Formats: sequence, C-alpha cells, structure tokens
Amino acid sequence: MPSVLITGATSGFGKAAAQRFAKAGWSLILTGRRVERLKALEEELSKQVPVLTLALDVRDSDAVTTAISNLPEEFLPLTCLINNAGLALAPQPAQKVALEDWHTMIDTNITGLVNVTHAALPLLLKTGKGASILNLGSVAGQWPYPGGHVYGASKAFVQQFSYNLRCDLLGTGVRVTDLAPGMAETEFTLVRTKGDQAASDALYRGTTPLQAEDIAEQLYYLATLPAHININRLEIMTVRQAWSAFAIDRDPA
Ligand SMILES: NC(=O)C1=CN([C@@H]2O[C@H](COP(=O)(O)OP(=O)(O)OC[C@H]3O[C@@H](n4cnc5c(N)ncnc54)[C@H](OP(=O)(O)O)[C@@H]3O)[C@@H](O)[C@H]2O)C=CC1
Ligand SMILES: O=CCS(=O)(=O)O
Repeated sequence: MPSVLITGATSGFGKAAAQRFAKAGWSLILTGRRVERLKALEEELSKQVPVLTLALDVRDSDAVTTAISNLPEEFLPLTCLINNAGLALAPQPAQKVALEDWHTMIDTNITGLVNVTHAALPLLLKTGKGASILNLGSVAGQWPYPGGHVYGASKAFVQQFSYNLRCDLLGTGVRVTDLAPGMAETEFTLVRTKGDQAASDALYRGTTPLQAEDIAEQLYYLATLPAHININRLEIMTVRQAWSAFAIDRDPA
C-alpha cells in the first residue's frame, strides 16, 4: 500500500488531499498544528486506511526531522510528499506590513518546506521510481500583484527549489512538481486577513473559485502518473480568474 505524507492536513487542500488519497487506499501521514482537527481526521479516515497523525509545526526543524526519520515501518515505503503547509499574511502594501508577518511567511513557506523536504528525502530516495514531491506553489509565485510582497516571493522560491531539486534528483526516479493554484476557497483568506470572515466571504462571493477538492484531484493525478512522467509545473485557475492590465502612476488631471 503506497503512503503519502501531507503537511497542513487540518484544513483546505491538505484535508481534501487526505480524503482523496484515502479513497484510493493510500496510507496517510498527516501533519498540522491543530491537534483536535488531526484527531477528527484520524477518526474519520482510519475507518478506510492506516492513518498516522503528527502534531508538528513545520518551522521546527528538530521536531520535523525527529518525526519523519522515525516513521513506523507500517507507513513505509514513502511514495509521496505533499508540501502543502503554508500561508499568506497582510494583504496590504509592503510599506504597511509588520516585519513579523514577513518572517512568519518566510519561516513557514520557505524554511518549513525545506525542513520537511530535507527530512523526507532519504525515504523518498529509498522508494525511488514512482516517488513524488508535490510542492504547493501559487500563481503568486509567477505573477506579481499589489499586496503580494513576501507571499509571492516565497512561492517563487517554491518554484525554483522544485526545479533545482529536479536537477539533483535526476536518475533517482523521484519526481518533483510545483503545483501552482490561483484563487481557491479554503481558510486561506481568513488566515491572510487574521480572521476577517467578511473579507474572506467577499473575495469568494459572486464568482466560482477553485475548491479544495479540485486541488486534491490534481495532487492525486500527479502522484499516480506513470513513473516515467514528471510534470514540472502545473498552474491552475478557475475559468473566472485571469490577469489584469499593468497599473500606471499618472499625474493628477
Ligand atoms: N487557497 C488558495 O487560494 C491558495 C493556496 N495556496 C497554498 O496552498 C497551501 C494550502 O493552503 P490552503 O489549503 O488554501 O489554506 P488553509 O489555511 O485552509 O490551510 C493551510 C494549512 O497549513 C497548515 N499550516 C500553516 N502553518 C503551519 C505551520 N507553521 N506548521 C504546520 N502546518 C501549518 C495549517 O494547519 P495548522 O494551522 O493546523 O497548523 C493548515 O492545515 C498553502 O501553501 C497556500 O499558500 C496556493 C495557491 C492558492
Ligand atoms: O496563493 C494564493 C492565490 S492568490 O491569492 O495569490 O491569487
């Protein structure tokens, strides 16, 4: 039975991915900080497949290394790592953002992802052919927008790190993908606005955002492609989102 390690499984894409992989019979290693949510997910999904939950903050490199290098035999070989834990904060102009918010995004989206990847790589290399690292990037890593500042930059890191990993893993059989979604309705905007439910609702109102299940389906597709195929980057948007014109600073009329 193949097994998948999913970071940030307590909400959004991670939770939907856990449900999707469980449906296909994969063993699950699920992580996140919110213990109650991990417990609930374990209760739900362990009726279908073996589930191991690890209460982890991906920023804590010692905890991450210890947990991943001591996975029970039952959850090996590790076939897929989904580096999903991440967040955006402070959708204001850069010059108005608290330094702490920038640090939190860097520590989670970059350092956290690197911590987990470093710890899981020996296991994925052992699996070799057919193993995958699926990194959650974002359209924000490719396309700039106001208020994107460090969030977008952290996702540009995810893209380039994914490509560079591909170079070093050539010949090992381990695949790497930068999966870059656009607007998707999860708790993402609630987190980004520090709990402003009205702002979150307003963003998704009157349109058709991607849903967590749409991304989970892509993750499952990527993980189960024939072993000789590597999709380097997969950018996905709702048909109701597209780019906008360049902004121009003009003198007053
Ligand atoms: N929704 C969107 O529009 C898009 C999201 N993304 C990316 O997809 C990923 C998932 O986002 P999404 O599902 O939308 O958002 P959610 O807020 O719904 O889920 C985020 C998950 O990340 C976990 N997480 C956050 N910080 C940490 C941490 N320090 N340690 C461990 N886990 C952490 C949370 O768990 P807990 O709080 O329990 O630790 C939660 O399970 C993120 O990387 C995000 O940047 C990319 C493109 C579009
Ligand atoms: O990564 C999230 C999608 S967006 O908010 O940057 O469009």
